[in-house]
Amino acid sequence: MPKVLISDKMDPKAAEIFRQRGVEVDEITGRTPEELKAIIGQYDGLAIRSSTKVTKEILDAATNLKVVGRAGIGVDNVDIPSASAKGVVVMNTPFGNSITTAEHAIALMFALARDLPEADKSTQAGKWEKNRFMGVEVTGKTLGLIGAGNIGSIVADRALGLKMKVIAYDPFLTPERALEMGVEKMTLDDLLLRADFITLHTPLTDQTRNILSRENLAKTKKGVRIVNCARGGLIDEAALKEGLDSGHIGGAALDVFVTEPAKESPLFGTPNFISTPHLGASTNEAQVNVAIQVAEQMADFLVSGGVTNALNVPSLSAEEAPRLKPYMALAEKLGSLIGQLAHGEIARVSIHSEGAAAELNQKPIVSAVLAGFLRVHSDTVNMVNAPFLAKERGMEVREVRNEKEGDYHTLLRVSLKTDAGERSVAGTLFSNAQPRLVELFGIKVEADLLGNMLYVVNEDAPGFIGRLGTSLGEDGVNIGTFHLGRRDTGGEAVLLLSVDDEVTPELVARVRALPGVKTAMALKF
Ligand SMILES: NC(=O)c1ccc[n+]([C@@H]2O[C@H](COP(=O)([O-])OP(=O)(O)OC[C@H]3O[C@@H](n4cnc5c(N)ncnc54)[C@H](O)[C@@H]3O)[C@@H](O)[C@H]2O)c1
Ligand SMILES: O=C(O)[C@H](O)COP(=O)(O)O
Repeated sequence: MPKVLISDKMDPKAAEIFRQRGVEVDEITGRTPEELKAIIGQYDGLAIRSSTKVTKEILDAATNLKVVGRAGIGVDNVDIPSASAKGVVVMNTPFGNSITTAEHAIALMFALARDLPEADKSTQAGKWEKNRFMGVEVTGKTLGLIGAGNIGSIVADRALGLKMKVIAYDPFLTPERALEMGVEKMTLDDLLLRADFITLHTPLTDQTRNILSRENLAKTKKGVRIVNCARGGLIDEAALKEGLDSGHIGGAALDVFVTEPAKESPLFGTPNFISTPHLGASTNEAQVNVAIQVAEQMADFLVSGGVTNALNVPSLSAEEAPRLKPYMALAEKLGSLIGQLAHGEIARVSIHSEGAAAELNQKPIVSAVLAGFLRVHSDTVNMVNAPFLAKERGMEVREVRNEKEGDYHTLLRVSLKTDAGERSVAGTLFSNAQPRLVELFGIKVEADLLGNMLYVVNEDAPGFIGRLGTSLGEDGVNIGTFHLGRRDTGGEAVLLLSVDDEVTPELVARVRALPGVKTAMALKF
């Protein structure tokens, strides 16, 4: 039974779903990295929010870990490259808390417009300072969105309902989408110049870090009010403080900070500054949504291999998984076969799908070919890290589909281009389930790629098979299956034998020494 650790506070629905789906679950929150390192080795899955930092050290200690599930959106607390390198799937729940976070941004915008926290403090202190608090209307004002994805677009929708004008800076926002959203797309400089309110809704990346830098803050309209419910690090906090002190910035509301938990900050106590402790996603509704979603996704993956909302591996629905499974097995075997037989500098791997195979989601098939191919040289390769490793090694990966059936109703062909030329192997599924090799380097040969095998290329001549059989018999080798193919009469022939025990280098050397043998190799599947 797979075992999952929930290491951050999560709605009880998550644990309930894991148990219903046959996944054992422990909830151990608030642990130090050292404490987490000590226990993580027992778990197949780790369910987190933003508090647990999934670092390389944690991943190194997580010897059984297969999946990290983030109940929420931001995954900047997960070292995704290290997870990918270790073959751990990282998934999030991209929509469950979007409305809630957008509402928090709007709430903070209103809080800034009417100085609500100060007015509340003053009133509860018995001061009744009616003349001190003079706010601004949002109606007719310009809201500048930096980032117009899920949350940004919900904020835009709500702001338009409040009769604001919405302008947006997002390099990935198409003009059609901007039109559909009812926002005006523009450059960052133009947005800074025009916005009365600015709200940030981008992830923290190398491009967005300090997007509101000292220089950019200086370009804003005097009196601008700024909201950040996205990620700390998008705003230069020291420059923001100076802008608030000088009065150039009319107000700022931060839900997120460069360092969290933000127990102290030069911004605390600054007039017109409001803060909340990373509460963007904290509503009952959002927490139930993300807890259910993360548990369903992780259980799907651990129980049936379905992949949803993964950031480092192609998606594969729980319904698709059973149909794709035999193809992935075939793809892995073909990748492994060509990998074991390869020699020379590898330039390109091509994966051709024909007939029924071409109608399927190709990404998992490609990943399986690469995993089979690269596993020849490393035990730690799997479907998750194989595409990254292939890229790292400068391998070109090509994907070709042809929905027309050829000799077989479904076929996968894997071709490998090296400095020695290009060669391919092809396979099909018998009864839509059993992987079978049908072609090896242009020679038709039908074989089950299973266990220990011996590959022999020889001159097609009478008596050879008998000689080989006798020699193997003398060595005490028991043949399981025997598959034969030849290019043309009297030309090159190929033999693939499955044998009961491991094919030793000594045995390979003895086979190579037989008259007529051009090459012999041990293969393993
Ligand atoms: N405060 C919270 O509790 C809370 C809750 C949920 C999400 N978040 C954070 O909010 C952010 C946005 O979430 P989302 O779901 O809308 O993400 P999203 O991926 O749907 O949208 C992000 C948008 O940012 C845009 N973008 C990327 N680089 C950009 C750049 N250099 N300049 C301008 N735009 C850029 C993208 O094109 C995309 O449209 C994330 O960082 C997420 O972690 C915070
Ligand atoms: O990215 C997110 O989903 C938010 O930052 C929410 O974080 P939390 O789950 O820690 O509240």
